[in-house]
Amino acid sequence: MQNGHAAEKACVEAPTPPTAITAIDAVDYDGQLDRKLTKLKQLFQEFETPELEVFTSPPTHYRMRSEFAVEQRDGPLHFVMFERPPAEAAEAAGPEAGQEVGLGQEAGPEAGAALEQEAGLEQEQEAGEGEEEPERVAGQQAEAQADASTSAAAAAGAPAAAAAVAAAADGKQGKGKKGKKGKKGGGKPKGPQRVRVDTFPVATKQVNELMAVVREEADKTPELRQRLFQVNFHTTLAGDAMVTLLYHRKLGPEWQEAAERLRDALAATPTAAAAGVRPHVIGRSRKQKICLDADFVLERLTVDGRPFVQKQVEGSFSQPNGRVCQHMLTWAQDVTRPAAAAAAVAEEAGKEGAAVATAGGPEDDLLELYCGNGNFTIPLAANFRRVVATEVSKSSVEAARYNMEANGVTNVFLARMASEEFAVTMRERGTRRRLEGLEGWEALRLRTILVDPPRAGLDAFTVELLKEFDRIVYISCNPDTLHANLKAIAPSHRIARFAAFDQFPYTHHLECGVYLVRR
Ligand SMILES: C[S@@+](CC[C@H](N)C(=O)[O-])C[C@H]1O[C@@H](n2cnc3c(N)ncnc32)[C@H](O)[C@@H]1O
Repeated sequence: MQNGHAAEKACVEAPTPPTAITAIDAVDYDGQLDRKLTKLKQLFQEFETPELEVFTSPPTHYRMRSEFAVEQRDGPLHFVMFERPPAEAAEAAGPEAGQEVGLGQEAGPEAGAALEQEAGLEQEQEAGEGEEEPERVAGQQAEAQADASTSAAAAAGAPAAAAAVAAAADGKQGKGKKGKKGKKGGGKPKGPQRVRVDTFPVATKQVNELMAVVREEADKTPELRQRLFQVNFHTTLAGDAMVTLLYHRKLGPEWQEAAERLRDALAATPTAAAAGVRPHVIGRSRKQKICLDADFVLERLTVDGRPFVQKQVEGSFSQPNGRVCQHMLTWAQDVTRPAAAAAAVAEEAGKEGAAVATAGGPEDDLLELYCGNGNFTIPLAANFRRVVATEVSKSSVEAARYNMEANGVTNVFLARMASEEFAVTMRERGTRRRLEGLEGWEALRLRTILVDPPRAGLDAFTVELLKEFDRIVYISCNPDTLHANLKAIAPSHRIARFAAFDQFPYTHHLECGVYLVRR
């Protein structure tokens, strides 16, 4: 199933020695994926796994969103990224990583979130934040953390912020300053290097079109350029796009006028013009956010031939590789399809001593934890009688509600709740204010669970909850934490389907999907 297109030539002028971004032109897509798959199979060899299903990415222009620091001295403005020197990237990524290309700053599943965290500035309070129930303990902490990492409110930050993303790509909560400390220590890693990026083959063609216009317009418009330190681009397969400009100064009406003119120029770029959209422009500085019209884009995803609309909010989580995301959704929809569930159950029943999973299809309710903007919830809802979905980030929950309505999905109960809290409540068959309106536990037929946690994987409460389900769909962007969680689940459940989705080509990251049924 792997495709092997030659990677397109990157046009990157790097003031530093060749780094990961330039290496993409030499890289062989199939080779990098094969190495990751080999590692994955080795890691999971202790489990009895079926044949791995592999879903490839386009070899270039696959990433829907990208963030760049801005370098401006006396001459023209440039976009820059911060990259680990190849040797450091290799060290951080493990023994075989020298063969991998470490597109550190764009790579990690939560790269954008890490960048915002690293910005380390005050988070704007989301409205309604004070209405917490007193009994929420573990949940509250997780909720605060998730909002901190996904809220676009962490606007103003140090230009070194992007350095943290390289660390995040290696699964570390790195801070830019640590790199400096390392330098002083002598013999320690130099830390990420600054690389000028004029075009970025990792990002969509539309991001590249928008980058050129932002640079050109900012160069000739002091109002746009003054103290601009970062630009974030968010595009969609549908052609809708959003550009966020981050400043170290207060923004006023003059900025707004200049930004409107920038919008006109962005609307004239080929992809936006073909789609008939006027990209959204957002200006941010400390405690300030100016939206010219909206702070979201509307994506259109096709899942098993069916189109879905998806609101993706600035700064909130959305899957970075739109085409691979469509594969993930189609796969998840397939494994939870009533017939597929029934087949897996029947196969299991043929095994001596195996318990039969009893339900499926319209008799089955789905519990989904970490539902984000409803990415999986909406296409999967048709496979179930009812879906109970939870997510901790307020902006994602709001987007999920919008997405349910926009797609005519009416069988989902959605609660803003941390998974830890939901796990404890469900195991106790307890109640919470945020679960008001949910039919009683005894009326629900929750036999299938889908989880898509952040890189850290599942907490102990949630792992215990998973074991109560006949069928488990585990989507993971971190094979290591997936592996650790599966060790606890494998005694009671076997892996019926196993998939790898190459969301993050040329990095050591790999998205996985595992479908388990009770033994
Ligand atoms: C990898 S994303 C997946 C989101 C969604 N399933 C999708 O496909 O877009 C993980 C999600 O978990 C949420 N999250 C993080 N920690 C959480 C927690 N403790 N409880 C519930 N949700 C959490 C994040 O806000 C984020 O939306």
